[in-house]
Amino acid sequence: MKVLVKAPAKINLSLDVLHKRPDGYHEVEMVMTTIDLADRIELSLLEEDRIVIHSHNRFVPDDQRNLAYQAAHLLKLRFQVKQGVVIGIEKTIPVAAGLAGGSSDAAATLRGLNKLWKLGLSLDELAVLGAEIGSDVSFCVYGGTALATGRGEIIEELPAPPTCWVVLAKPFIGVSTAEVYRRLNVEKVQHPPTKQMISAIENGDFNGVCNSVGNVLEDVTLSLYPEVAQIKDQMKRFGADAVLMSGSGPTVFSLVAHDSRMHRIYNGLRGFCDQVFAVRMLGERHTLD
Ligand SMILES: C[C@@](CO)(OP(=O)(O)O)[C@H](O)COP(=O)(O)OP(=O)(O)OC[C@H]1O[C@@H](n2ccc(N)nc2=O)[C@H](O)[C@@H]1O
Ligand SMILES: Nc1ncnc2c1ncn2[C@@H]1O[C@H](COP(=O)(O)OP(=O)(O)O)[C@@H](O)[C@H]1O
Repeated sequence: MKVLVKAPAKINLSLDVLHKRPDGYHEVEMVMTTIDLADRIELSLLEEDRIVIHSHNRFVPDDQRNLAYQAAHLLKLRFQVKQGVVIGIEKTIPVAAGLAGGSSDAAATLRGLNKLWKLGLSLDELAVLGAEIGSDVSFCVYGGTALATGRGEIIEELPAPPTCWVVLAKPFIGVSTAEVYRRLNVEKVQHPPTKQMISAIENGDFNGVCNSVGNVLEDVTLSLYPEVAQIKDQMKRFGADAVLMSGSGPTVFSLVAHDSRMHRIYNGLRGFCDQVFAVRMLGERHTLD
């Protein structure tokens, strides 16, 4: 038996850090949404009690370091599953890019194995398990649009943002999330207007969304990698309505209302960047079918 699951990337429309916690993590306030750029996860039942990872991407580990492996391992331990699984990962989301590719693969594996191994868990239960794997996994279990607080694992659903294009450009570098958080000076951050972002989304106000984007991790990554600032400048020059780095970077995204400007930005950035995508936001949450 086989189960196919889509694992979409996320962008952070806003990302604020409130303080560093005693456990070493940072208390965050993030507005996140899933986009139509996805890995495909194929889960095949294995009678042997093993977890096998297949991926053709050389940046994706094929052992217990893989977040999808960790998702399967966690379910096996917690629910005494004796069957095994082959996890095929067809990677489209750039790795270490601020788009939560690994977290989304883990979340999709949780949703898919819930079906394959007939565990009968709810999305809420899967999201709680996801938090044990990584801070972004709970959001990825639900998908859609949400305010994420705590270290990222407390999820409040929001409506879909107003329709627009999301043009993403990733420079030829990968960024370590841990290093970016480590270098952040929490005392000096310029907090983005999170409440204003939420109201704009609730009111379907595209200009309001564009005026409320902000990411306190941006300056840290920009100071390490000046090419990220160059991409931001180019996107602005080509007429983006809003431009922001996603997560810890280095991927930069722009929000664009008009098709012609989307084409201009997409074509202008191609050749200059490692990868460029023009996609839509998904808006809706995942369902368990
Ligand atoms: C920055 C964000 C924004 O969505 O995304 P990415 O850039 O990774 O996509 C997330 O906060 C990343 O979440 P995730 O990548 O799941 O983080 P984890 O694996 O839990 O943690 C990696 C490391 O980041 C730091 N970390 C993470 C989350 C948090 N709230 N505070 C932290 O200080 C910790 O040093 C931790 O060891
Ligand atoms: N399934 C996976 N896909 C991508 N990366 C993975 C996966 N499992 C583990 N990793 C590791 O997680 C790290 C962060 O990857 P990723 O989730 O793509 O980035 P980000 O945290 O920036 O969103 C990578 O360096 C990679 O080695």
